[in-house]
Amino acid sequence: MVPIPINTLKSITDNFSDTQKVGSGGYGDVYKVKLNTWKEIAVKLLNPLQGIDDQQFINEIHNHIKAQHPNIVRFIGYCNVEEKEFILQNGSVVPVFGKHIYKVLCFEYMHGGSLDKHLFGKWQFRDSIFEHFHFC
Ligand SMILES: Nc1ncnc2c1ncn2[C@@H]1O[C@H](COP(=O)(O)OP(=O)(O)OP(=O)(O)O)[C@@H](O)[C@H]1O
Repeated sequence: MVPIPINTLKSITDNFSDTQKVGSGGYGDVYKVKLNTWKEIAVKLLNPLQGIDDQQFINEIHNHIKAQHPNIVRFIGYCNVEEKEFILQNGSVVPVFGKHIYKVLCFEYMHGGSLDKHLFGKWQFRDSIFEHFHFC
């Protein structure tokens, strides 16, 4: 599987803009993108503060590639790059200490919200039934 260039991902997410953000999980933020080839995709940018190393990221990619099934959200691609940061100083561009790590996973976009919201709704319904019986 060929990695997706970071410039492509920055361009389609408008530089990971908040206006395209549709959710946040334990490992990072998810952005919704409309494409020509795929109708819509979900771009998951992992938070570097989670400290996911390259080996863990590669394992995650392998697991997604292996888990191809009609009932599992389709994995489309990934990106794993480190970019040095630059600033403008006295008219010249100079590198600064530090780098930006982009670990990104792309999936087909699923409508209908997350499964846990559906399950949570059902559990609330079940609990309310138990409450009802308790008071009868
Ligand atoms: N493929 C997708 N299609 C549509 N929305 C998605 C998709 N993937 C994630 N999302 C949205 O982004 C939110 C965060 O997803 P994410 O996978 O990052 O976190 P999670 O489901 O809590 O799992 P974890 O934190 O373990 O990674 C989801 O609740 C959902 O609203």
